[in-house]
Amino acid sequence: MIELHQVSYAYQNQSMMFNFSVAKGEIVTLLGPSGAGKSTLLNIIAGFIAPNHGQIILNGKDVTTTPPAKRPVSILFQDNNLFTHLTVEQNLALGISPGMKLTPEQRTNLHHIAKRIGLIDYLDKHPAQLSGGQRQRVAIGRCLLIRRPILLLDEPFSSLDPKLKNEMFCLLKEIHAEYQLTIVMVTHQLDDIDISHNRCLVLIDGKIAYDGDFKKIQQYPDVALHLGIASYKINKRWQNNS
Ligand SMILES: Nc1ncnc2c1ncn2[C@@H]1O[C@H](COP(=O)(O)OP(=O)(O)OP(=O)(O)O)[C@@H](O)[C@H]1O
Repeated sequence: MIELHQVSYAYQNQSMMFNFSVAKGEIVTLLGPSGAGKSTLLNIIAGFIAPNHGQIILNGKDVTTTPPAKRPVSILFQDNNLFTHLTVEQNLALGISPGMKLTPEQRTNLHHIAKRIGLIDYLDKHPAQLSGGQRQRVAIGRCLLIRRPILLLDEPFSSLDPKLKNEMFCLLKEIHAEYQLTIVMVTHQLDDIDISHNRCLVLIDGKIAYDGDFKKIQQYPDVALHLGIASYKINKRWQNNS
């Protein structure tokens, strides 16, 4: 579970305030115009940015001053997730041990996850030998090996083609169900919002302007306008699942 109580942070040109919670096992989509503060918010939750005020509670524990490595959080970015000079196996191993020295049990676990993400036959390859989707799979695999219950995704699939993206979403859904992860995902692409988990937070100018069902955003014209979806049509996929 994620709780932010009156958490504030200010850059020179932008002040931000966050006050919300995400239940254990929930998936929340974070939307908002460029510069609204989405990445800053993820970095505050992960511990890479220390807030000026407020309290951050993760899984019932106050982590406001806890360093990133000790928080129950892993974070996946759009790119730059992998070390290019290391093999897939070594990149995965980093999720378990910074020195990549694994016990037999850890190695078994790594192989289990490699199978789970469909890359067991690619362990000796380097990132340059993989497709974009395969690289993101390795990055997801590493997050799973870190075994932290909160997963933050900062536009993780925006550089992938529609087919790969769909594949990654399926994998993410399976992993979410299997590991009961709490997930916060930043996206600019509205089709990324999954209907079965359609709570979204909309950030505008560093504040949460909307917290609720994506399908109802259009009842809030100011918010819809900021997202550029004032005349957006809820598509079939969503209607079928409503
Ligand atoms: N290191 C920094 N120093 C100063 N200002 C910053 C810094 N990082 C971000 N900002 C400013 O803070 C605001 C929020 O930035 P942030 O990257 O969190 O927005 P975002 O919603 O993730 O944007 P995008 O969708 O473009 O990635 C912006 O106005 C940005 O210019």
